[in-house]
Amino acid sequence: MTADWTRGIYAITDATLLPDDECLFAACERALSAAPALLQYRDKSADADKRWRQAATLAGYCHDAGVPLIVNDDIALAAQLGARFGTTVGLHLGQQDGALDAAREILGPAAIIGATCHARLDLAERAVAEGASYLAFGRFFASRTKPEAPAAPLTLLSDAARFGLPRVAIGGLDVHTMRLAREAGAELLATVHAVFGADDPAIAIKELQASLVEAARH
Ligand SMILES: Cc1ncc(COP(=O)(O)OP(=O)(O)O)c(N)n1
Ligand SMILES: Cc1nc(C(=O)O)sc1CCOP(=O)(O)O
Ligand SMILES: [Mg+2]
Repeated sequence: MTADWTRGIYAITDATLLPDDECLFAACERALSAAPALLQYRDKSADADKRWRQAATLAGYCHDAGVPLIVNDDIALAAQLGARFGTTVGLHLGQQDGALDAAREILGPAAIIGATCHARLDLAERAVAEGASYLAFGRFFASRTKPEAPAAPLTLLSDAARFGLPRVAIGGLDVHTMRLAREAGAELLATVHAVFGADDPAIAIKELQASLVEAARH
């Protein structure tokens, strides 16, 4: 496992940007070489075979790289992979994706389980009570990946400090906006397009990491 998964770049895959195994695996190998804090496998398709094959391969890569792999939406897939890869594999749940406390029961106390809280502190409070490991807020900026996600103000991030869990900012983060989200309090900066829309995800992550170092200087 990575030295500290609770701060840094949180890279999220996208099946449109990475449409087949070859693209997905090559892009994730590059991304992992730049040591993101977390990698999320996000595939909204109903193709269970594909999802298993791709997520299992990425879990192997993540295990070797010491970076947790977070499975989006799918408790059963996370549980199957967790049986093989242990705490390398975690889960991200949105508000429509099943009960967080049930997922915690299934995956155990050491698993990383994240929760989407949109712009709502009440959802964050409930996620904490149900055993979340991190709280995700957003969308903070215009997103190419999910333009319809509800908007959130950056001031929410300082309000969410009270929960004492890592705060994830998501939605339209790039080398410029990420810095603003970091300065507003987010420990984890989640992005699809700024990493997997780039020619080289490793270079993109290094540039994003440099912008966070720059933010820390101010
Ligand atoms: C880190 C992170 N934050 C938020 C989301 C969004 O989750 P959700 O609202 O369930 O939407 P989908 O991603 O499932 O479309 C996320 N995946 N990751
Ligand atoms: C998957 C997702 N969830 C969001 C939320 O606000 O909950 S925004 C988003 C997409 C993030 O992609 P990009 O970095 O390309 O904007
Ligand atoms: Mg979801």
